[in-house]
Amino acid sequence: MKKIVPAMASLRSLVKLTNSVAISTRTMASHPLAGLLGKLNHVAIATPDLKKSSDFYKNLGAKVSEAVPQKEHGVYTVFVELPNSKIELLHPFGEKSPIQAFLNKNKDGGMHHICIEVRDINEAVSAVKDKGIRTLGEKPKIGAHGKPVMFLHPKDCGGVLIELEQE
Ligand SMILES: C[C@@H](C(=O)O)C(=O)SCCNC(=O)CCNC(=O)[C@H](O)C(C)(C)COP(=O)(O)OP(=O)(O)OC[C@H]1O[C@@H](n2cnc3c(N)ncnc32)[C@H](O)[C@@H]1OP(=O)(O)O
Repeated sequence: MKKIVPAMASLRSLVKLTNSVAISTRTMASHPLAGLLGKLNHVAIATPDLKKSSDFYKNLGAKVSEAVPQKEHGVYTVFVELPNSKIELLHPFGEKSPIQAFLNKNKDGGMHHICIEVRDINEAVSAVKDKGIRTLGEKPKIGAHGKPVMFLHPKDCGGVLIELEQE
């Protein structure tokens, strides 16, 4: 009898664990964007001083790229490499940069967008549109990594500007 009681207790724990795994699997599978979103490619930070921000990460020992003008996007980009992802530093390029209004509101800069990989940009764009999420622009552009990208309106994404990038 002494041996049966702990065995029943662990059986009950196993049943609870199995049920909770089943519930979380069900929740994920029924999520509207399940299967669409891949890895986090980068987190982008807008900065009023690209050199100061680059030096900040260099000083912490990170590998930091040179600044590259992205004329199509109206920004300079610098990539900071992390073991599992990247930080993209953004600074306005040209008169009509899409990040200028953001920097006017956030004088010290701040987190601007997150970039998530998708298998196929056109399929992803049509899937998000079907869910009523507005895209910023009609067609994907070529992004900082030479791959097609599309931005999604922050007002439809819980207040976060999301960039989708094809893997
Ligand atoms: C090189 C490439 C790459 O990585 O491959 C890039 O990164 S290019 C990175 C730069 N390119 C982009 O960001 C392209 C997509 N962005 C855009 O089209 C624009 O920046 C918008 C996101 C539509 C914002 O446009 P704009 O600044 O003219 O409008 P706005 O100031 O009136 O903003 C409208 C509302 O959105 C909010 N809002 C603006 N920017 C936001 C952001 N980054 N995150 C969250 N919310 C944001 C504002 O606070 C405002 O809310 P309230 O009305 O409540 O105040």
